[in-house]
Amino acid sequence: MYIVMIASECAPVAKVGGLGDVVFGLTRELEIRGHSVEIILPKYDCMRYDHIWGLQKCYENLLVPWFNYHISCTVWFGFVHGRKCFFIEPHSPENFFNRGAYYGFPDEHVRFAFFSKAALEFMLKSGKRPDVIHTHDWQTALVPVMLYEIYQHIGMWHSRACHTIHNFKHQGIAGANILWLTGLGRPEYYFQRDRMGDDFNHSAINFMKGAVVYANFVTTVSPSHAWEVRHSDWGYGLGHVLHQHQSHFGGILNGLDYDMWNPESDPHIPYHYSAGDISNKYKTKEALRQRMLLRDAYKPIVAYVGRLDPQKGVPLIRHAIFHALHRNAQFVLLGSSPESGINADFWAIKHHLNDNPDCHLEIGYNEELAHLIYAGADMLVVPSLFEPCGLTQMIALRYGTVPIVRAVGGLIDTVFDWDFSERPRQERNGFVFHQTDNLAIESAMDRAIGLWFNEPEQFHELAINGMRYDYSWNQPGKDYVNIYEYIRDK
Ligand SMILES: Nc1ncnc2c1ncn2[C@@H]1O[C@H](COP(=O)(O)OP(=O)(O)O[C@H]2O[C@H](CO)[C@@H](O)[C@H](O)[C@H]2O)[C@@H](O)[C@H]1O
Repeated sequence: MYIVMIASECAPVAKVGGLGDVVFGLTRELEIRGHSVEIILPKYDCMRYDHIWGLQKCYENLLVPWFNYHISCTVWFGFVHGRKCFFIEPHSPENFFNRGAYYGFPDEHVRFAFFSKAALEFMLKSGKRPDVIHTHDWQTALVPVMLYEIYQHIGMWHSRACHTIHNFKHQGIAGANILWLTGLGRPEYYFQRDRMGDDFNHSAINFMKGAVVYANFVTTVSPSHAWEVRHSDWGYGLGHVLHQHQSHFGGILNGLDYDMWNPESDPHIPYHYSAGDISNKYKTKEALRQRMLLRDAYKPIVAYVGRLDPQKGVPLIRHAIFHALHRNAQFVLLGSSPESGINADFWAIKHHLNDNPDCHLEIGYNEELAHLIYAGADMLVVPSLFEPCGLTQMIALRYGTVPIVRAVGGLIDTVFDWDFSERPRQERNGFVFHQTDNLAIESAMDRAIGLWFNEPEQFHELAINGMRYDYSWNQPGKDYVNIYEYIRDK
């Protein structure tokens, strides 16, 4: 099968969070299964160009219709760790992707509506006719809409659309100007509630709703979250339309790229280990201590890695730092937030704990350091308010680091409590808490830290149980291929 992924991120070349990991990992798995896959991305100025091989122009002067004129684009091609990637570079005064950051601009909807349109135009003009176009999140949610309303009629009649929602909170709510810019036009048609009309703001269109209505299949990234978004507030208002389209909606648990995240060969960690012999993990812990300027002491290291977004349970992350120190553990954090208030808060905590030899907060984004933390820490906290899938707990499991998670979304599907799970003991792999208050995370942390100090052999067994799980792309890869085959044959 021939598949084209269109996305705003792809690890490691353009990664902000888990979306980038999924686009890369799924593509790689599909290729291993013998499918032909290409990825289309914006050509951001701030990408990690050191991860692209053989970057060269492959299409010049691609004229993308935009309002009543055209924007000329250059399309580049290069390999990202073996994946075939096309990068779209528009030449216009707005400088859509030359702004030093991936996201966070006032014209975000215009930027990504343009990218979606340009990706379709590129496929049309370069003769690409994929069996399936797979798009991700609100940034590329207009692709299925434009495929069926415009491009199907001018040559792309056989391509089918699959759309994956990684985060329902950001849906792409915009005004009628987007319709005029993209050539969709006809606001009275698109504003209808059974098309893209937003259910709460009647003078807006909703990109993500458009994808739910137009795509041939829609997925989110875990079975539990697929249930939550239809039956609770976590659908952020899309529950109704998901109910209407539930025959082509489902949850597929993300996989993890087991080559990129592999304690047996990870180039970013100094010592390698496996479930069969985990002893080098403790040397890695020493290396992490040196890197983070922590003292050498008989204590567990509790870690947090991730975006400091309200979704992630920021007050609980903050509380976990102080509670770990209170319980005689060490704490390391790697994260950053696009919200300056949250960043400032963590900078203040960092200064406050500056002289504490048991704590280090690294505020920023650092792919290489993330690997060292996952490998060197003993436990990882993931106290999310909502979590469509969550990759950090799966990475932790892979590295023998015990996750302490809140019972929500994909975290429920991947972490099984050491004390309370109904699974057999050898399948229990972490600690789970339910509520969002401090006492809830405290009790789970106390159980984890207590086990580390009092029953080290059991803690070791728990870590090994986690390493034995298979959260690779193997099963999800099969699931996506089944979906592609199902929609292709329709
Ligand atoms: N400061 C930093 N430095 C280095 N690395 C950092 C970092 N901050 C985050 N990362 C990395 O980014 C990834 C984050 O994964 P998450 O599952 O938490 O995704 P996120 O919430 O971004 O995405 C959404 O999409 C993903 C994919 O579908 C879902 O799993 C998730 O639930 C949903 O919210 C991990 O690989 C992590 O190591």
